[in-house]
Amino acid sequence: MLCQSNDELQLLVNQAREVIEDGNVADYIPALAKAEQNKLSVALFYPDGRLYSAGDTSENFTLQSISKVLALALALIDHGEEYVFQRVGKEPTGDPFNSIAKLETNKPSKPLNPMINAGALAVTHMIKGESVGHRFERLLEFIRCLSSNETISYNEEIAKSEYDTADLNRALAFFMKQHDVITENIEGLMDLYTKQCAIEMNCNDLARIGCVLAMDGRNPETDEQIIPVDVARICKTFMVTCGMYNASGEFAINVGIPAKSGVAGGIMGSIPKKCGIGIFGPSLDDKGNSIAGIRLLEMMSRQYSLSMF
Ligand SMILES: NC(=O)CC[C@H](N)C(=O)O
Repeated sequence: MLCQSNDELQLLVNQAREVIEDGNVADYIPALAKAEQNKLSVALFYPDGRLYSAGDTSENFTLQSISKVLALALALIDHGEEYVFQRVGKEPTGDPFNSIAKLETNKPSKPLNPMINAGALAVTHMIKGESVGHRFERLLEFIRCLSSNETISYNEEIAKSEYDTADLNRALAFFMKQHDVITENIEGLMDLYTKQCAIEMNCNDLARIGCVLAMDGRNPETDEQIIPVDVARICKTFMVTCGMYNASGEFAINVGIPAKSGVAGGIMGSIPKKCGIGIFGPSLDDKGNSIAGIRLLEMMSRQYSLSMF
């Protein structure tokens, strides 16, 4: 049986807190280094509208790489599968999320999947709109709709901090421009991408988005089909194969659910037909995943038999 109370989750949060000290907050984006390492929160949202949560649930955090799944959904809605996958691949890399190595060795040059930075930049490039500002507004509106929260916005300080320091991402983008994967002005793309990564919410909002994906793209409360079924399926499949960076295989064995993490410490889980999960814990392991968040999901997976495998 799935979790039925906040108290059950609180017990798991207390246990998972024990590993927080074994990780560190991300500091390659300077503004992320200010995060409080000890924070930990979890929320579960069911299609019938029940929400269970525990820990620091009102704490906001930036989506970072979790936004890659949502940008992919929008790009697929904008262009369809064929167009998108001519420009970005479908295979896991086994490399760190910001690696440049396979961009050069893969022929013809295209990023291996949309969950690594190179692939995410190529996907963000595909979001339609008349200007960078309009494209960002469209993405923000999409995410507000998915989370049923009109107040969702982005953290300007974190966006700027990443924009000012994102030279590795710039390098990936310029490499792809040389190979015609990206055709726009790179500074505009960096502006859009860093704002996308800085979209901010709490674990309750994230659990709601996870639930929409779990329900094949349908908002269970309004019955609105926000994401086409096939697009939701593609997103969840990437979450399984590439969602936890180069720890995705281990995570599939130990937890066994579609999930996507970000370096601010968020993890979005999506248990097909059952519920969405939102987690925030900024202390990260050496692969860039929330260390206590992963521990929490391992415990939840055992206790509630969540693995789909
Ligand atoms: N792994 C992540 O969350 C990376 C996202 C971050 N904004 C970056 O591009 O480096």
